[in-house]
Amino acid sequence: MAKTILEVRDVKKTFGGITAVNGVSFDVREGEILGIIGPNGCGKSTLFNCILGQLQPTDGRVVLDGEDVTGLRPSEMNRRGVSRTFQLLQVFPQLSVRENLILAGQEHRGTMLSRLFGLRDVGLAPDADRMIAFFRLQHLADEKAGGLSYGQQKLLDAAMAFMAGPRMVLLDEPAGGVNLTMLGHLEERLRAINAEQGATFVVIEHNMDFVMRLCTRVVVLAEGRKIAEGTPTEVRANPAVIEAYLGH
Ligand SMILES: Nc1ncnc2c1ncn2[C@@H]1O[C@H](COP(=O)(O)OP(=O)(O)OP(=O)(O)O)[C@@H](O)[C@H]1O
Repeated sequence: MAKTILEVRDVKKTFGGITAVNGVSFDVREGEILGIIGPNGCGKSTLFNCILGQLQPTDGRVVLDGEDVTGLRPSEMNRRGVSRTFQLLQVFPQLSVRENLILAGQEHRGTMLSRLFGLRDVGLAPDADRMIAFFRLQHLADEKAGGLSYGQQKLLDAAMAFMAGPRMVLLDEPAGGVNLTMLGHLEERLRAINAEQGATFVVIEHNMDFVMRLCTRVVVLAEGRKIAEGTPTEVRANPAVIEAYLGH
């Protein structure tokens, strides 16, 4: 069995009286594409935020390569090779596709210089061009991101998360609002980056077909708890999963 990269142990997050994540545990293994699904409001985004340091878990631990990284800041997680996308696009509409990628590369390096002095190439243009070629965005490289279709912006957003050559990327609803053609393209590119570079993904997604096709393993949450875990086929047939979805 592949090596475990990330261990999420009994993670809990409360907001006042609301328990958004209630003691969730799972492992992420090297090279896998793990899906996290569940009905609206079941705690998926909160869980990502607790893993990547946007939020401090109320309880529990996050362990990366055997090291306790619970509550480390996002920039520290980036430095350790863990990156993410957000549900809402993070692209800068006034910057070109290439400039957005360069800026993302600077952010991943955690250079305060980029924040103080704005966009500098700092040798990242070749990396940006490699990413542009990989995601087949060459014809759009010098276009302002704001002029791209929503699907193209989602693709750029995903490409930005890969600028640091991370070992693990957490994708928050990559397929949301993307049309079928772009979705096929995104899926094919994610598969390729997983196969060619051994990148590990954790994907939160509402589009069940997309998850079932792309993911090798799926964790199902409902009301802040893990209710199932297994291959797409196992999860689809699990009565607790069917109940959680039909009950909403
Ligand atoms: N900052 C916050 N303050 C208070 N409650 C919050 C906060 N963030 C999330 N919640 C609550 O925690 C629960 C889980 O929310 P979360 O966004 O993690 O779910 P989700 O599964 O990602 O939802 P969706 O599928 O709609 O994106 C919800 O009841 C939500 O209202």
